[in-house]
Amino acid sequence: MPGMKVPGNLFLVGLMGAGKTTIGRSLARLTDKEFHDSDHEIEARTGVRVPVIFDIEGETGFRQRECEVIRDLASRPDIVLATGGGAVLNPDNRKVLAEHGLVLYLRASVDELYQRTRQDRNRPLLQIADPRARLAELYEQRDPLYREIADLVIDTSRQSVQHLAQQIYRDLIQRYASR
Ligand SMILES: Nc1ncnc2c1ncn2[C@@H]1O[C@H](COP(=O)(O)OP(=O)(O)O)[C@@H](O)[C@H]1O
Ligand SMILES: O=C(O)C1=C[C@@H](OP(=O)(O)O)[C@@H](O)[C@H](O)C1
Ligand SMILES: [Mg+2]
Repeated sequence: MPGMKVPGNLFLVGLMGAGKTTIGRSLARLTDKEFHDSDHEIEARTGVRVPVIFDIEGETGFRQRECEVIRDLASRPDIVLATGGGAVLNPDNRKVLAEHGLVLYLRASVDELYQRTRQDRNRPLLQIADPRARLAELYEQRDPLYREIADLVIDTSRQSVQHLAQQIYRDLIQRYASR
């Protein structure tokens, strides 16, 4: 459908390793929207990486910064926002996201999330003896919260980032073309 534009904001939620950051960037290109990532914005504002914030201010300090950043970014008109996996823990964040755009939940199995995050040292919550068990706990706790605000649930299992971004783009175009 040439000339079609997906209106409004697209918010990506899901666990660490779901693909929010990478798929978000591709989706922004496809939809011709500005891309933002709440973790990148927190890093830009503080001048340090996420693990340093966890070290100095704890998870509580990080969550406060995350809440401010999400409120600021979600109020923009035409963006793709990749949120951090824990953003949905805060009810205010859930409300802001649900009210200011279309929420896409990228879902994957605990095993896939583990495989996709195991080499990365930038996720402080997984720098522990048994990250897979932690991911399983977080899945139990958060899957209902992602679903609570999701307009679309996208299964990312066994599909490439490029394929997923294009599939989501086509679904969104369909969704708006048929209204
Ligand atoms: N569908 C996928 N298939 C294979 N690898 C993926 C997929 N989605 C993401 N990845 C990889 O997993 C890692 C984590 O992705 P990322 O976008 O940072 O996730 P998130 O922002 O949700 O934590 C990256 O190396 C990314 O390339
Ligand atoms: O799930 C979480 O609580 C977190 C997810 C991370 O983002 P990604 O989901 O992009 O990895 C980052 O915000 C921080 O390490 C905490
Ligand atoms: Mg990310």
